[in-house]
Amino acid sequence: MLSVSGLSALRVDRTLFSKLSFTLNSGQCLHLRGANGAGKTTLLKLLTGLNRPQSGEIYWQQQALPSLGEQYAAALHYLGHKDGLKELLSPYANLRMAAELAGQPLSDEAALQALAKVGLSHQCDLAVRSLSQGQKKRAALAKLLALPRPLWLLDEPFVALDTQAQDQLGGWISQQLSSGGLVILTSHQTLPTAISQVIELDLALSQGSKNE
Ligand SMILES: Nc1ncnc2c1ncn2[C@@H]1O[C@H](COP(=O)(O)OP(=O)(O)OP(=O)(O)O)[C@@H](O)[C@H]1O
Repeated sequence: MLSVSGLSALRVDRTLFSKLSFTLNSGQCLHLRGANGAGKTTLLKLLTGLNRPQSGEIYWQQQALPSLGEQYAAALHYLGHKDGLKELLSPYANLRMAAELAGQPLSDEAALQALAKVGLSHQCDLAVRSLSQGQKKRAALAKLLALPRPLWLLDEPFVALDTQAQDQLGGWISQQLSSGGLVILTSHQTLPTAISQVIELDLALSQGSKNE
């Protein structure tokens, strides 16, 4: 369970959101919505625990984030606008490196299976820099499939994916939820129908007040 209590984020000229509170239980997906600049990425980054909010608290399994440290980092995948891939390494090498850095065991077979699922069997040994945008996104998504973690934080995960891959991602998100995981994502588009248990949070409704 992830819960947020009284969370506020300020920028130089305005309050992005203030006193935001919500709880997300196992098997639920939170869809963050709002216009460009509303604060969706800002909120996702706060939820990674790497940035601190102006005020408010974030709890994972009822413990406040700062006290959890690495334990929380090991429980989540964050997929940002930048895919977090090493451009000179192959999708396969990126996956192995992610597993090693996390200290999470990953067999050759499991790595190749994940790359096959995302449709990169033929590109698994090419340098990421030579892949298309959609293929890079697929390479980043392979990490979610290869290294199971309860919490997925996904910033515009459908961008650059073709319609078939968008549907596949919908299926993987659905599986993550069915297995008791949680997903928080931003998207300007309607989510694939495979994803159920969706709660929508529109940041536009709580943003925009000028700092006096
Ligand atoms: N590091 C930063 N320093 C100053 N302002 C920032 C910083 N990061 C983001 N902002 C500002 O905060 C606001 C919210 O940005 P954010 O990226 O969270 O929006 P978003 O809702 O994800 O937008 P989009 O739909 O365009 O991706 C924007 O006005 C942006 O310029």
